[in-house]
Amino acid sequence: MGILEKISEIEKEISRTQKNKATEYHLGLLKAKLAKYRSQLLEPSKKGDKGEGFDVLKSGDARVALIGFPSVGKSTLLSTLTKTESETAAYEFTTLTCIPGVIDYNGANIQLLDLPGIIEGAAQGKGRGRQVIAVARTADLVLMMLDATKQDIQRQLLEKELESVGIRLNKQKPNIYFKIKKGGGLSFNSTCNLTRIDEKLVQMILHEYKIFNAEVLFREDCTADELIDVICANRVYLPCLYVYNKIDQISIEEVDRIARQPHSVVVSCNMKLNLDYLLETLWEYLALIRVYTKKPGQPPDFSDGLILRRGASVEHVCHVIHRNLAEAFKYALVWGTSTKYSPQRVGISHIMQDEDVIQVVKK
Ligand SMILES: Nc1nc2c(ncn2[C@@H]2O[C@H](COP(=O)(O)OP(=O)(O)OP(=O)(O)O)[C@@H](O)[C@H]2O)c(=O)[nH]1
Ligand SMILES: [K+]
Ligand SMILES: [Mg+2]
Repeated sequence: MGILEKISEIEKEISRTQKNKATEYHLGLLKAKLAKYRSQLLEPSKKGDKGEGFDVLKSGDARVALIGFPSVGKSTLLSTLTKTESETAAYEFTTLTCIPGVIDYNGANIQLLDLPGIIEGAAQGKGRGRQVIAVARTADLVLMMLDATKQDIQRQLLEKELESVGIRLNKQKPNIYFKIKKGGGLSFNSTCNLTRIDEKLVQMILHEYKIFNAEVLFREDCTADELIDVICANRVYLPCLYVYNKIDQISIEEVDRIARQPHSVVVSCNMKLNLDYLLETLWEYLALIRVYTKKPGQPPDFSDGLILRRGASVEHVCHVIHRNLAEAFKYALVWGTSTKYSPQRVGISHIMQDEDVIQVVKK
């Protein structure tokens, strides 16, 4: 039996197994097996798998991948938001490679990648699915573009494809400490009440991966699936924005309903509707901030902000300004929302916020 057949056998068995206390261990094992075969499938095997036209260099402050079924309007969006033209047409699979464009927003260069449409079975190599998914894994954000005139099922299908290759959307990494040891058996602990897994199931799952010596510490009430994610270690956790395009074709009530869904933005690329809001939300989801620098006795330089990630400290700012600045750092003066007073004298670990102004004082 080939791997694909094994996977489909297990999927069938999982779907026909009732979920209850008695089948819990059996299901846990099946899921571990499934994850194992899927990762075998993903191993870079055959040559040419990477695919010509997909190895686009990462550039700019962040990378956004456009994922969606054929003809939902991905290329129309790229051509509208960036200076790059990507061919658009009414027929499916117009785009066959990865087309990069640059969105200039708040002084940041955001790399937007237009990609071929993906279809059900993409994860197993249908169409250019594998190459598209490989690019998605390298992104800071997935823009999942959907056709607002079509059913919700399209979104579930795409999510399933990404899920099956270890991409987790809008999810935090499970808070489980896991370390493989040379000996000593399994050391199992938890800092909270576990309602969805127990020591026996943890042990069974680990055995499936031929792991007999390990330290496992649950810091939250995780599921078997989440434990498997931690064991597999090749999962990527990405924010995802669902962009519903072609709202010019649906009723206002329907637009309203979709717009209220979590992580969703409604647009019309052809009619240029709501694209400003899309960019605002994109910025929010990328968690980028701007920090302006200021020299003593001079006004801040608002023309050229530094682009950083949310949570960046004064130390990060120093590294962006100059390679040796952190070493020479004495203190900094900061104006903005991150401080109580403006200016306020802060140390190197102070956390910056969007649109703060900073003046670094050297030793
Ligand atoms: N009604 C309507 N049609 C749109 C809108 N945006 C794009 N389209 C149309 O949708 C069709 C497909 O657009 P593309 O941009 O080529 O779609 P794609 O997702 O890049 O398609 P592939 O590259 O084939 O996967 C074209 O005929 C577009 O004119 C929109 O906002 N409203
Ligand atoms: K198309
Ligand atoms: Mg296209």
